[in-house]
Amino acid sequence: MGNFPAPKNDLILRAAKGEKVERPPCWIMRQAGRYLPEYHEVKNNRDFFQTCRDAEIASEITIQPVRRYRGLIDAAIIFSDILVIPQAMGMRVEMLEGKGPHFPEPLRNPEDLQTVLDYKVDVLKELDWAFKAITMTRIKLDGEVPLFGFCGGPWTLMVYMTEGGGSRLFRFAKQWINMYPELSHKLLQKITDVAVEFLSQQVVAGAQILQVFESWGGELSSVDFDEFSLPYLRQIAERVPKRLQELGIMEQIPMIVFAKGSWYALDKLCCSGFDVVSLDWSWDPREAVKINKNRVTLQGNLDPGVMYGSKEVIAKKVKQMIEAFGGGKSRYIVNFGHGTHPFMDPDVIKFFLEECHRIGSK
Ligand SMILES: Cc1c2[nH]c(c1CCC(=O)O)Cc1[nH]c(c(CCC(=O)O)c1C)Cc1[nH]c(c(CCC(=O)O)c1C)Cc1[nH]c(c(CCC(=O)O)c1C)C2
Repeated sequence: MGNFPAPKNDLILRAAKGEKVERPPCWIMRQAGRYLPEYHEVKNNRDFFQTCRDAEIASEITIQPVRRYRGLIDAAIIFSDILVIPQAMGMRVEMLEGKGPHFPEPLRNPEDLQTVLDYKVDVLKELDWAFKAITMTRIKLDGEVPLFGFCGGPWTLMVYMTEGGGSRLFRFAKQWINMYPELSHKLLQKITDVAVEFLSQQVVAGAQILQVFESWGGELSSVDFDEFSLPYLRQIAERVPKRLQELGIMEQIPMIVFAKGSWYALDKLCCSGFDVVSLDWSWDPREAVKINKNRVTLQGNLDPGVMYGSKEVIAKKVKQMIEAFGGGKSRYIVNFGHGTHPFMDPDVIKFFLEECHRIGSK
């Protein structure tokens, strides 16, 4: 890792490693983006992926929430998307305004898949813009808060690559794992190999903590999660630290896994090699704490929809959440159970963060 400014706030790194902290660190999934007026101003009708690929703009958007919520937010997450891995694997991905991601040529049969399997991925070259954006952001942050790198979970990326976009029925992804399980494993393995290299190189570029978003985990049955998601998540947790050592990085980089909806897998995720397990809002934190048995740090899990409520209700639910996670001084990171919505009021989010600080510091 280059010569970056010394960290002024390492709360989240300490909490992720299981150290006792003064108060729980706070950040929010999708904290940069569409609910912020300053995001729209900077993005200004530019194509989404063009925005990600411009280091100057991506770093500006990454820092926007840190600036707006100065002293209230304890991490930045690089402005990018999970779908940059399929792009690096040679697939075309567009972001349709107001609609979301679209793959003009999704993987629908074994011949389509073979093209992707045969494609030689040069992570450093294909994602060179992402590393530049991370380095620039890390310098601009000047040590104020740690910077997250991230990627999508292999199963979640396979869903987008086979469905061609967001989905409700997951018809094609389910067809792949049930009609061609062996070929599905080949694809998942290839995605995993790219993900390991991508995450490791993000750390070389300046990322200080990593999160893997297995956002469609809950679409799999428990049996299929064990076969098509968990082994690849485990590989990522196991292989990234080894790859980092090869790359000359000896310090421990905390890793978080967020498998949305995969409630049945919590016990297994707590011993999958990740330092932190992020919970969606369906969890009663007390149950999760019991299952965890202090093996990992837990992150989460307020229903983002609470942001549409009154201040009284938000304050009450923040208090309930932090108490249920054991008070927040150990093995806990505040977050939502999923990302912000474009309709949210930034001032209400500020109030949420202030309450987290007030209750968490007690
Ligand atoms: C971590 C991250 C993501 N996207 C973005 C970020 C960086 C910004 C941040 O978190 O602050 C920006 C990010 N990515 C996108 C946007 C909106 C773009 C715009 O219209 O301006 C932003 C700000 C576009 C996008 N990208 C994606 C969607 C979802 C579509 C669907 O439901 O299938 C959408 C709408 C895929 C995606 N992308 C991501 C996930 C995992 C997290 C989650 O479950 O929400 C997923 C599933 C991850």
